[in-house]
Amino acid sequence: MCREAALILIRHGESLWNEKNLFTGCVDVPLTRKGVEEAIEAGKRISNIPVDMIYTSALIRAQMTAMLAMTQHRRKKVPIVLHKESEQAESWSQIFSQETEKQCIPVVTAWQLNERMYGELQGLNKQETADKYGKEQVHEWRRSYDIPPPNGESLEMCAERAVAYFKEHIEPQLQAGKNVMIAAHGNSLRSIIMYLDKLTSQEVISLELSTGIPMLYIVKEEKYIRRGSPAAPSEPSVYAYTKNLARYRQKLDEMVH
Ligand SMILES: O=C(O)[C@@H](CO)OP(=O)(O)O
Repeated sequence: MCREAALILIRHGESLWNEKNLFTGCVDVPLTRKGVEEAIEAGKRISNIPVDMIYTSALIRAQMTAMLAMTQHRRKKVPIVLHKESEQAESWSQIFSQETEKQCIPVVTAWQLNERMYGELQGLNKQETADKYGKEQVHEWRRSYDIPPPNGESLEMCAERAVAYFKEHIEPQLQAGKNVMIAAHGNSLRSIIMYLDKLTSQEVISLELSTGIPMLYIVKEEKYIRRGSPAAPSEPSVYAYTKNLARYRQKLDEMVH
C-alpha cells in the first residue's frame, strides 16, 4: 500500500514582541489578541485536514497557536501535551482508558523547534538596530544563511538542530502514515521548508513566512508535495484535497449528520 500523510506547518500568530518590532528569538513571549485571532483563523483553514500528532517548540507562542488552532478542528479530538521531562512527570500524566486515549492527539514539545537564538539582538528594536548598525548589516544578520547575529545562531545553525529533529522524530511518523502538524517559528520553519522544498542557501534568503498561515504538504513515497504556498496564503491549492483527504472530509461530514 502506498502510504500518504498530511503535514501542516504553522508559524505562530503575532506575539507581543512582533507587535513591538523587537528581536525575539528564544525569549518566551505570548501571543497578542491579534495573534490569538490569527491562530483561530489558521485553525479554521485546516479544520478538515486530519491531525494525528502535533509538534510544537518549547515556546508558549507556538504552543498557544497549536492549541487555539485545534479548537476549530471538526474532529474534536483533544490535544494533550506529553510530559517526558522526568519519569515522574511521565508517570503522573498517564491515561488509563484506551477509549479516551483514542480521542486524544499527542502534543510533543521540543526546544529544537524553537526560534533561532538571536544572541545579543534579543529584546532590541529592529528599526533602532538598523538605524544604529545600518540596514545592510541588520539584513545580513536577519536573512543571510551562514552569518550569525552577535553570539546568536545563523539560519544554518538553527537548521542543524531543527532539521535534525525533523528527520529523527517527525519524518518516521510521516512515513508511517501519521498526519502531523508542526507549530513553530519564522526561522525554524524556514530551515525545515528549505529541507522539504530542497531550497539552496541562496533561495531560502528570500523565503518569508507570515504569522498564523498554515502550509500544507502531502507526503508520499518519501516526497514532500507542497499544496499551499507560504507566499500566497489565499491560494486555493491550500484547500486542494487528495483522495485520502477528500475521504477524511467526507467522514467528518457524515459524523455531523
Ligand atoms: O525576532 C525574531 O525572533 C524573528 C521572528 O519574528 O525575527 P526575524 O524576522 O528577524 O527573523
